[in-house]
Amino acid sequence: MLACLRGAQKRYGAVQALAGVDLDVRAGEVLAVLGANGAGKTTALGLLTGRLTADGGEVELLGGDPTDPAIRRGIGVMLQEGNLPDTLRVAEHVRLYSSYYPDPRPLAESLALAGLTEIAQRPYSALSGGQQRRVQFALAICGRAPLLFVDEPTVGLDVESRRNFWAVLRQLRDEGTGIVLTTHYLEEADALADRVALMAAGQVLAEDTPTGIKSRAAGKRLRARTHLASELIASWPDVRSAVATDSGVEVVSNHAESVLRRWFAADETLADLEVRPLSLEEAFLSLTAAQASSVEETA
Ligand SMILES: Nc1ncnc2c1ncn2[C@@H]1O[C@H](COP(=O)(O)OP(=O)(O)OP(=O)(O)O)[C@@H](O)[C@H]1O
Repeated sequence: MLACLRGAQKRYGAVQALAGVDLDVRAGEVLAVLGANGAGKTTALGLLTGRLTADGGEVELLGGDPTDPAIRRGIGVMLQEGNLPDTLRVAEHVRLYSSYYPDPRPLAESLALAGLTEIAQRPYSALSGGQQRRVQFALAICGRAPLLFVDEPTVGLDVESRRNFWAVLRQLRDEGTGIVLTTHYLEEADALADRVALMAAGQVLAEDTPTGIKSRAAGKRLRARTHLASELIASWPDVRSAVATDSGVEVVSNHAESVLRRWFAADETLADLEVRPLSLEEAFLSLTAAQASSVEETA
């Protein structure tokens, strides 16, 4: 194991950002930490990378303490915002960062992996937002660290850059690098991750393969015109949510057949029925909502 959190807690004033989080990071594996804004992803990464200290629980990085600078030399980090001097050129930034590491990649290789070869001589200030993200990625990988942390790496990248970025992460993973990735994008977690940790409200709600996460959230969306109130339908067994819309009541359920039988029996005027599978995104949202409310109930 390359790094772990055990029962990690972190509070900012009144906000419990992490309420007892367990995470394992392994070599040759991409762990995607997935969750909505404020779920605690960046805070979890902050503890693992030694930028923040835990209020409780344990944090281990490469067999040691993540606040130890010698230990931190073994990791590469791409944060959401990199504050880099504007005046240095791309290649100068990468060369400078490489010099902090004992066994860095050749400069040309780091630039190529990040897609920066063509713009290596440009000053950082003259780059687009997406190009600046790529420089930050180059800085994270230039040290050939066995463990890489990337925080929402593809926000602001166009489709092609995003695909290239995924390909490079897969290559690094296949070379044995452990990678921790935070993302809002289920598609990204699906494309890259060996394991997904689904976070909400400072807790890990589920940890599984992407396929496992999707099958836990399996469900259908039903929509029909009905004279029944959405609140009534929401109270039925097997109904995850029921919402009134312009085109009828929309119901999410993982036992669509039993809900339909009850709905037909309760409302003989039921019309314009539509049944379709949840999209990945809907499945994710539905799983997060269902588990968050059960966490609240037991809290
Ligand atoms: N420096 C801080 N001071 C006060 N509250 C903070 C601070 N940093 C984070 N928080 C709060 O802690 C909680 C978790 O934040 P965190 O940034 O870890 O979430 P996240 O999952 O990374 O969100 P996002 O997807 O928006 O980046 C949030 O409620 C946030 O408002």
